[in-house]
Parts: sequence; C-alpha cells; structure tokens
Amino acid sequence: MYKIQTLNKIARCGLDQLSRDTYEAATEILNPDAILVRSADMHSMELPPSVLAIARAGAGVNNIPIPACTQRGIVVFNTPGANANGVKELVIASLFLSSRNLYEGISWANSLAGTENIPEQIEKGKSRFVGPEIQGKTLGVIGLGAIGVMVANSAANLGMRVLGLDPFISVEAAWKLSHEVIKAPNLDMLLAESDYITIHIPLKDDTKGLFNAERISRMKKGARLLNFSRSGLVDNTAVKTAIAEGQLGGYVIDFPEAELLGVDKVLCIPHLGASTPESEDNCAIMAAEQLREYLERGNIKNSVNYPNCEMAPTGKTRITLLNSNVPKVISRITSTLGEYGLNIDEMLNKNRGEVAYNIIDVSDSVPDELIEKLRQVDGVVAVRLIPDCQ
Ligand SMILES: NC(=O)c1ccc[n+]([C@@H]2O[C@H](COP(=O)([O-])OP(=O)(O)OC[C@H]3O[C@@H](n4cnc5c(N)ncnc54)[C@H](O)[C@@H]3O)[C@@H](O)[C@H]2O)c1
Ligand SMILES: O=C(O)CC[C@@H](O)C(=O)O
Repeated sequence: MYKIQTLNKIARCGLDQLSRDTYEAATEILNPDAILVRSADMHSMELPPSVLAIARAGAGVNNIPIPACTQRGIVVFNTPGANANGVKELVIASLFLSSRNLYEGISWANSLAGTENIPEQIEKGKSRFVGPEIQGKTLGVIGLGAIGVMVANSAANLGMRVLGLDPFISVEAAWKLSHEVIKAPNLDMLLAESDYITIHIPLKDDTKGLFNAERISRMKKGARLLNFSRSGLVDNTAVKTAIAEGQLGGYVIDFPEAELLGVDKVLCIPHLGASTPESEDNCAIMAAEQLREYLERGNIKNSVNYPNCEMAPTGKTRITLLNSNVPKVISRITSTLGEYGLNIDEMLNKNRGEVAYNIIDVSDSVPDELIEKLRQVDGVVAVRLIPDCQ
C-alpha cells in the first residue's frame, strides 16, 4: 500500500487515479511515500524520510524546497500546461477588465443602489470610466511557455500587435506560436513599445523583482501591467508609486499582498488563474498519474529536478538509483551488481545537471543486502527495489 499525503484540496478525479486497493491518500498520514500539493508553502515543512516524491498539481514550484529535495533524492514533479488555458482565459479577460475600467464602473453602478433616477445618473456619470479598446494596441508577452504562447496567440487573434520575449523558448512552444507574434529583440524594446505587458515566467532567483522602479520607468507612459505569474516578480512599492505618478495605467495581480488591496487602478484577483474545474481536473490527473508511474515503475516524467527517464516495464525486478552526475558512479554500481552475480537485462541512464537517474532491470532475485550495498556506493543518493515491475 502506497501512502500519499495531500497538502491541498486535490480534484476527486485525480485521487481516483490512485486505486483504493493500492493507495491511501489523506491530509494527515504517517510516513507518506509521496506528497500531492498545490500552492501550500513547503519551505518550512519537515519532510519525513519516507518521502520519495512530491507532485505539484500546477506549474509553479516556488513553494517547494527544490535543492533540498534534490539532495535527498526526492523527485519533484509538476504538470506542465495542464492549467494553461484557464490562466490564458483570465489574462484575456483582464486585458478588457483593466482597459475598460470595468471593475470601477460596475462598483460605481452598484453604489447607486437606493438612489433616484438611476438611468440618468448612469448616463451622466459614465464618462469617467471611458477606456481604450485593445484592438490595434501592442501587447508585450514575457515568457512564451505553456501560458505565454496561448495568451500571445489569442491576443493576436483579437487584433493586437503582439511582442514576445523568451530567451529560453522550447522548440515545442516555438512550434505553437502564431507567426503573427513578433520576436522582441530585448526587454528594453518590449518595455518601450507595449501598451500592455503580461508576465508568464517562473519566480526564481534570476527573475525576482524583474519589474522594479527602473524597469517600470522604461515602460510606455500609462501602460498596463498584468501579473498572473507570482507576486515576487514585481515590486509592489514601485507599482504604487508609478500608478500615483501616472506612469502605470493599471496593475492586475493574481497574487495580491496587503499593500495592494484597495489601491486605485490595482485589480487584486484572489489567485483564480487556474481555478476552473477543467484546470483543477487536468492538474490533479496528471500529478497523480506521474506519481503512480514513479512509485510503481520508477519512471520519471515531467520532473523539475531529476531527468525524465522512462523504460517500459519487463515484468522483472527493477532497481532504480538516484545519483550524483560524476564519473565512475555507473561502473561502481554495475560492479556491485556483478559481485552478487546479477546480470543486467536492460538499463537506462539519464542525467540532468548535477544529478542522474538509472533504471536497471534484472531477472534474478535481488537480496536486501545488495540494495544496502548499492546505497553505500560513493555518489549514490537513493536506491529503490521494485519487484515484478509491470
Ligand atoms: N495564476 C495562476 O493560477 C498560475 C497558473 C499556472 C502558472 N502560473 C505561473 O505562471 C508561470 C508560467 O507558467 P507556464 O505554465 O507558462 O510555465 P512554462 O514553464 O511553460 O513557461 C515559462 C516560460 O518562461 C520562460 N522564461 C524563464 N525565464 C525567463 C526570462 N527571464 N525571460 C523571459 N522568459 C523566461 C521559459 O523559457 C518558459 O518558456 C509559472 O511559473 C507560475 O508561476 C500561475
Ligand atoms: O493550484 C492553483 O490553484 C494555482 C496553481 C498555479 O499557481 C500554478 O502555478 O500552477
């Protein structure tokens, strides 16, 4: 029986992937084999030694202590693209919401409740909510991954001129990008020419505070900024100052913090980007399937810290090893197997930066003592035995 700890509400259809005969999933569970999480902050959480894997039902993994997990041989997964459409739809909605001052206009209309001559008041007062159409305007999209590409393509379909910036764009994303999207040569050009800018990049050490006072000052005067990625990418104080000075025409944030609540021209959305039944289901199913594949077969798919590595099961005994990506580890592993007279039927080795992963199928039975010996091999981080791997 595998034990899965759930740190957030995970869609039922995802948990249904984990059959009740083989899996027990609960919020409170002792010595879990794996953790299923959405946005819960795991940085100060004490991870029990039993944890083999963490699956993030979502894209961003800044809530997970990745380096510490890698060091311990905990494989961390996310669900690339599973909620991208949900976010894209809210970004497009927010372009209109912000540009046409919809929130402010609707709030004002509601504030007239209980007063006289509503139609006359509406016609008299509506002019202060005039806002530009987006057709023909320029949208700068920073980050052309799963979400950025969808946003860029949809905006181009709505008649916008779209500038895209992503120095690390994947081949897969580039294939999906509309030919109408213009490649921005650098951030300066995108900042200077965009009427609207939307950010779709992960929060990491090198992206933290990307939109600071200096970068905001290089934006077109009155341009609007949309942040559906993470709050740490944009400096809140700089946003408030730029709005007060008229440099920024508006800020839409899906990760509001105290200092932004109630600020004029700041639209605080309560992290609803992926809050659709479709996105929640997609993420939960993908996360659960990836965990199952790893726990039952040792296959790694969509990991953010270990290499993807999949070998079709042969019905034999499978040994998996997580190790440092340094010379001679493989030879030490194979000679240890040789010492116990084990012949390798099939083997797959993949590396990623400083770490590597091996899947080894053998026909003979594997004594516990050998697994212990493999754990002692210099450079080996973790070893697992999966008998009768189907
Ligand atoms: N609001 C929500 O509910 C919600 C939902 C999903 C994702 N997100 C956030 O959105 C982010 C993007 O999600 P995604 O699914 O598109 O991820 P993704 O990994 O598919 O795309 C991220 C893209 O950013 C690019 N990138 C990285 N650093 C960059 C930089 N400095 N400049 C330009 N491009 C850079 C990468 O090359 C990649 O193409 C996530 O990391 C997460 O923080 C938020
Ligand atoms: O789980 C959610 O609701 C949001 C997930 C989102 O922030 C992500 O990074 O995928």
